[in-house]
Amino acid sequence: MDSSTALMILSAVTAYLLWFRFISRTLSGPRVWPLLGSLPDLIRNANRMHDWIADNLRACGGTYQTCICAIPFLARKQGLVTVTCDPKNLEHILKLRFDNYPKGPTWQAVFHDLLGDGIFNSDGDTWLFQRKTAALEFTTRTLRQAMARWVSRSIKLRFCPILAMAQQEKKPVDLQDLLLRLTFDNICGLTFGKDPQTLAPGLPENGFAVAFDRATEATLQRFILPEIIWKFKKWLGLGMEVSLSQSLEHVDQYLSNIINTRKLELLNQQQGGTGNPHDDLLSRFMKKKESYSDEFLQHVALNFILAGRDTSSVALSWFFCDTSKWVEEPLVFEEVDRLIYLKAALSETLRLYPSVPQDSKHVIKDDVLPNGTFVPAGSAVTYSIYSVGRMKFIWGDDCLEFKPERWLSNDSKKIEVQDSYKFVSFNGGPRICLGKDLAYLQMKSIAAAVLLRHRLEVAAGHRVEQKMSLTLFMKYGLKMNVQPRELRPILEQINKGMNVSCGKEALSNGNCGGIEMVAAVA
Ligand code: HEM
Repeated sequence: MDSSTALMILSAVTAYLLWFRFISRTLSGPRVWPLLGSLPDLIRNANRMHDWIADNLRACGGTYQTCICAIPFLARKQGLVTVTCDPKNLEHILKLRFDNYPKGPTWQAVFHDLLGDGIFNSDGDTWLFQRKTAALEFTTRTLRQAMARWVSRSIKLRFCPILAMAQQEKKPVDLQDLLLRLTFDNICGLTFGKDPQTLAPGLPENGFAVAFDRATEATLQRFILPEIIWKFKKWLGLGMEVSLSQSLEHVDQYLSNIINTRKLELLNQQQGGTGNPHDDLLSRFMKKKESYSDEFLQHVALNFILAGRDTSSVALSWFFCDTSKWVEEPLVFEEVDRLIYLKAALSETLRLYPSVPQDSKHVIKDDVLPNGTFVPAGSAVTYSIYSVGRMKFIWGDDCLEFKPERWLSNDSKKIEVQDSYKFVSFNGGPRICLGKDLAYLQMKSIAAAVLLRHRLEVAAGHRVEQKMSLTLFMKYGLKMNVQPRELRPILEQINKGMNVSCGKEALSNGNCGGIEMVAAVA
């Protein structure tokens, strides 16, 4: 190497180091390294990522900035990530300046093959149109009734018999797996009117469920790689990209058959034919407009399945994992009031273990967040929902304690409405979760059905750890021992305050919570 080349390299390195020194001083978060930014610390803390982010946020007063690659030009634009859990910032991002913070191109590119431009994966007018159409359906009583029917069927015919068997045989069950299957069956029933029966023992694995799982897993793998690499792999047909395209073919075939069947049924109805009209989401969309393409209808179905499949089951897994700690003996349900307590306990679980632990938005135009942080156009804002529930400045000194009471009014008769940006487990603003009420209905029904029949205990030696994914799964499942709970005294108490036939009525009109449903089923 001649001396002028050496001098050039030395000058470039010096300039880089000076720039790096300046840039790392402007960033407020965890340590950043030359070139690699915060990546080394992120990898080192991968096993406890959400707690690591919460620690960083605690140290920085609720908001910090970091960069995922310390390269000039990128570090203050695409490479810059603002991480926050400050409720004022969240309200600003999710509601007040909603249009400035869409999901953005990276997210959409990753999910496009699986979800198309569906509600979960679109912004702007494409999203708004679907949101308005779906929101009308989600407020109907008949959709609640449909959810109540699918849930009660799965509980009665499959879930309870499996737990009863485990109790009898004294064998632990993987509760997380059972719950994931249960809610997958429910959401498919609700979305396209067919139960894939993944919870039914003894049946071969359902092809659609397997293909959907593989497609989701392969899609999530894309997040780990830079966009250019996974796109190149897709083009060459390598690795998980092959699995993705094969799984999508299977999903496409399965849903096409269902859509064709529903179309024939609709035609038959319009021509005055008899037969049970379907009340699933897909049929509801089809009735609104006949000209929707099959591709659009498939994406409608897939988006709802992805949005509603794992979230409730994961929340219930954390709920049951902790019940052994907080449900003191005896579990006294005072009918309707206790449903309020059950809802409070589920909300408390979601505060500490939000099913979607963090989310990300793209910044369209330069902006300043309410806490004074400047966010440049092209950068990303990540909001840590997990940390929101774990900050003293938001929830008080006892923020890490499990206290359902914090959700109750002084007379314990109703749920105290919390400032919505203090609790964002269902998101907030115009994109707030559409399935929130259905999810509570489903979770209360399942929780009550289990708690009234069984005591559950985490199996000895089982490790409960968080899995790093978009959803807060337990890495090794949730192995639990199932023991009996004496049902009669509890039902007597319910009967004292409540007519059981009223429970049945509640079940049939879809207004039931868990206890009414258990009373009706029992
Ligand atoms: C405990 C259960 C649930 C939790 C914690 C939850 C949480 C969330 C969160 C955080 C989002 C925002 C995601 C994002 O924009 O990136 C969301 C959106 C959504 N959720 Fe849920 N969800 C639950 C259950 C359900 C269920 C059962 C359904 C369907 C029946 C559902 C349907 C949706 C839909 C359609 C969206 C997209 C809304 C939009 O973008 O306009 N969710 N949910």
